[in-house]
Amino acid sequence: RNNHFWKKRGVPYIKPTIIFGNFLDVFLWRKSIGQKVLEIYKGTLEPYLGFFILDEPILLINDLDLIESILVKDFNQFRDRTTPKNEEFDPIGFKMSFFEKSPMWITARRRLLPLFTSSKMKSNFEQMKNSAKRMELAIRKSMETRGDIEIKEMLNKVTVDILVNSFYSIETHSFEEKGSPFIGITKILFNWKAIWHALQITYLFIAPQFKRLLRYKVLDQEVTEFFKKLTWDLLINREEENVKRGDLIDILVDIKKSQNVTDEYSREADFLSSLVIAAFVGSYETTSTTTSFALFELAKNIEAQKLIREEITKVETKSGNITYENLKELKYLERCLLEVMRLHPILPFLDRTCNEIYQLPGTELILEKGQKVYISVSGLGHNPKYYPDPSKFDPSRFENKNLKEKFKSTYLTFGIGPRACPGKRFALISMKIITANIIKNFEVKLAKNQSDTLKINPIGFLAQPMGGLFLKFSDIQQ
Ligand code: HEM
Repeated sequence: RNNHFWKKRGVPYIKPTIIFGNFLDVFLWRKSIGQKVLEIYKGTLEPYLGFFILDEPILLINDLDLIESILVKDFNQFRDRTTPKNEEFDPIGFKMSFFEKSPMWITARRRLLPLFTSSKMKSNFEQMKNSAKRMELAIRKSMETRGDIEIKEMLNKVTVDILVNSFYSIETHSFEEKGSPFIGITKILFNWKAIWHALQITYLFIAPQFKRLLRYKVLDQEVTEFFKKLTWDLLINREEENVKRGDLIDILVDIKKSQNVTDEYSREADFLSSLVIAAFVGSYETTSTTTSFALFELAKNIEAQKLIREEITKVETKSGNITYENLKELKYLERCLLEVMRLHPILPFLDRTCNEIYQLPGTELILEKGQKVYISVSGLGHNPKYYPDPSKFDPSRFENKNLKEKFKSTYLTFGIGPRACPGKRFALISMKIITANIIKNFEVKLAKNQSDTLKINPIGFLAQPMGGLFLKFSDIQQ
């Protein structure tokens, strides 16, 4: 066993137990990966700390300068995440930029970037507003028949409508349409009731060495087949239409032409499908869950809702309505969202693998090739040294103009550096539009039986609420 790995190197570490190292609770689904990493972070003041997952030594990086070195300055030595690649069992899922390894990762990422330019955001704006409006109508309808509303389900629908329209130019009406295929797919994508799929997605991170034995896949077969067919159908239609819509399908048409992809079942065609899926998977759960966290926190802060409402009224009185240009004037709303994401980062830990021998700056410690490092996003966000009274919802923390300087690498909800989230702006705009429209129209409170602390699902790697989030809405006009 590797038990003495950290001791031999003079690195402070947590003593592992047999077999599972320090991660027994995660293997047994008693704690999520994020919760466990947070617990380890909270138990130390060291700039870095060793621990073990099974037999594998992992280094938790806590010092802000070291974090910055790994994620930004010395990124070239830490390009990849820790998950394995298992193309044999899932040729498309592992091509998505989140799971892809360098050098292919750069290609997968670059192809998505044109989706997030200002002009693209601007052209999506009105449809995003329309989708938010349809959610408002759905809430009104539900209010007639039901007292409390489960908000995550609604946010899934509005997020799907926004992203499918923005990325693929397909108009979906998930609130009105029964049996929408996209909503059907969301139910399988992160379906933790399918135990094998749940196990694979969690163990992919914590036991990459079992990739062949456990036949790791990121995507269920049904999801892959759905998106493969969708990609090819959209491509053929777009080529026949011969129009440009400035979306992901235009990007695919260009790649298809330049690489002469004619075979729907080729590796090149799989890459095109992986882009379509990456746009969906990257945005769907992250945005919908984070917005549900936002409504949950706002439901406990009636005063914050009032301030958001006042801000909206001010902008609407001045300009008639909310536009792409004046959205940035909703500063208090933005602070609320930043604060929610500090409290509840959807990806509560970051992970990287050292791809060549590396001396941790300012220390004697040499990391070998293949060494895995973790960073606790939620630990940093809850550290009272950086965020006094860290459990308090306090949007004023983000009043400072120079936020980057103030928070440095303590605010990692979207990551930092070349591998940070490319969809940050898209996510912020969607969340602002959805939240603004709800708070403008309704006062939101926690439902009677809704606990005021979030219970996080220990399965998977994203922070997902257990058992739904129930809110009570009342019309602001009445
Ligand atoms: C609230 C919403 C979102 C949050 C909090 C979020 C957060 C993150 C985080 C923490 C990472 C990893 C960063 C790192 O390792 O340094 C990431 C990666 C990624 N996100 Fe997001 N994300 C959100 C929405 C989106 C959206 C809307 C898209 C649009 C497609 C997206 C696409 C991606 C992709 C493709 C990656 C992989 C990037 C790479 O490895 O190069 N995300 N996101």
